[in-house]
Amino acid sequence: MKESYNGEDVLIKDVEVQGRRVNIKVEGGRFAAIGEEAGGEADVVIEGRGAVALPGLYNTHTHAAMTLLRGYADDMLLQAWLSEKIWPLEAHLTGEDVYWGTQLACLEMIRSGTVGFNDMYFFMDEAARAVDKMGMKAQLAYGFIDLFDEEKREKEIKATEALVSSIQAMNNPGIKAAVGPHAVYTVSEEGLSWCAEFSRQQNIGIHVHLAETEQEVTDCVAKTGVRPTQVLDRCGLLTPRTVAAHCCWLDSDDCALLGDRGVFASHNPTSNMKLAVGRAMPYGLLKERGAGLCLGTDGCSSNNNLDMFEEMKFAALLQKFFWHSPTILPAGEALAMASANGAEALGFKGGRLEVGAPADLVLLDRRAACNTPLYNAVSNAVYACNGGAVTTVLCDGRVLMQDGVVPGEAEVLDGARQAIAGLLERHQASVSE
Ligand SMILES: CSC[C@H]1O[C@@H](n2cnc3c(O)ncnc32)[C@H](O)[C@@H]1O
Ligand SMILES: [Zn+2]
Repeated sequence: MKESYNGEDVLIKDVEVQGRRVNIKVEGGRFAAIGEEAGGEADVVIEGRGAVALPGLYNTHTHAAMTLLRGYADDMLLQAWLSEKIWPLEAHLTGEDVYWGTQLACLEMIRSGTVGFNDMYFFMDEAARAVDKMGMKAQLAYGFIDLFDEEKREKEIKATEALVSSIQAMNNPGIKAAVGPHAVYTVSEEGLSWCAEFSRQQNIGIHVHLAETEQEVTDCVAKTGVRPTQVLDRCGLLTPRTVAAHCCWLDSDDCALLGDRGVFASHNPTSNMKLAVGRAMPYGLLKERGAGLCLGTDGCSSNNNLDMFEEMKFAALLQKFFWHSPTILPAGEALAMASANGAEALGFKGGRLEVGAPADLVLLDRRAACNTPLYNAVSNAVYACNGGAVTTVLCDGRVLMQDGVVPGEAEVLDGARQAIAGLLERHQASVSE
């Protein structure tokens, strides 16, 4: 399999698409034909042998390089988890760590059928270098945290401007810049407003944590007199370019406001359950009010993987359980959240198995137990299979994995392991000083 991509044409033979055994032809990175008649010359021919074809998935909320912190701190409440464990270790991260941690995240996402993701972290120029190498699509934001301090705010502004310039200079249409105001409890309203205005001037996305815990809401009301959603709105951060992660503790007025502003709410069920935030995102109300609905894993330290098949299942089950409704968030809607909706949330066109669309494609093993029987491929994808059933992945027509092989996998794993060792060593040295 080629490690670089020059727009090769691809023919995938004998795959199952919506109950039909067809061929899929990819030309110029887009689906040119899907059907029995699809064929002709191709640079790459993939024998599907009856594989199940699905659209490529989009993870709309993660902190990719937190792969390096997987399993470092579990079984804690959010604030203690962040302040006592996560932030002290993150203080020792280097750009090289984020380069390898993001590559590890890309490897894990490719292996489980994700072709694009929304990232908010540190050293994001290094994250961009990793995404470019791995061939995925991403919206990348520097995590803006000013802790209500004016001097730190100026540094955060410069870091955000520098990242946006460096990503725009890459000229890779698959890698977009965004602003990443962390949350209302870590960013001043001056900082939030600056992020909103800069994103408007640059016409780039906004990636923000919203209403993750009840404490976030009660503390915000006590401090400002209004709820987090209203703080974000009065700072100009609620727009159709905005992805708001979590959205658990929203009331009906909050949901109406998100719908009116065209915001995408990113549901992160596994992280929400693992951190025991105590309430499921009000999926039904947000859908009724017209908000965009997409799916994310959060970071590997509060999940602890990046498997969007697991995320679809947990989303469908958590919504049914919490809102006492066996019909809420059916399998088809969960798949849409994880594919086409996610692509739209990040300003990409893909995530659709349609002629003319960018060729974001996932093949699942037809012979896997989770696909036996195959009454309904979408039901199996959401309720039975996980990322382990994925065999082949195309992103904008580029083959990122074929028959379970990802080029350069061993190098990525070795680099990440070395980064982890160095990070722990630096943290340990600081603790024992
Ligand atoms: C400023 S970069 C992102 C920042 O967010 C931290 N983080 C990871 N998971 C969560 C979460 O669920 N809620 C809030 N913040 C989170 C991450 O560790 C980085 O410090
Ligand atoms: Zn997060």
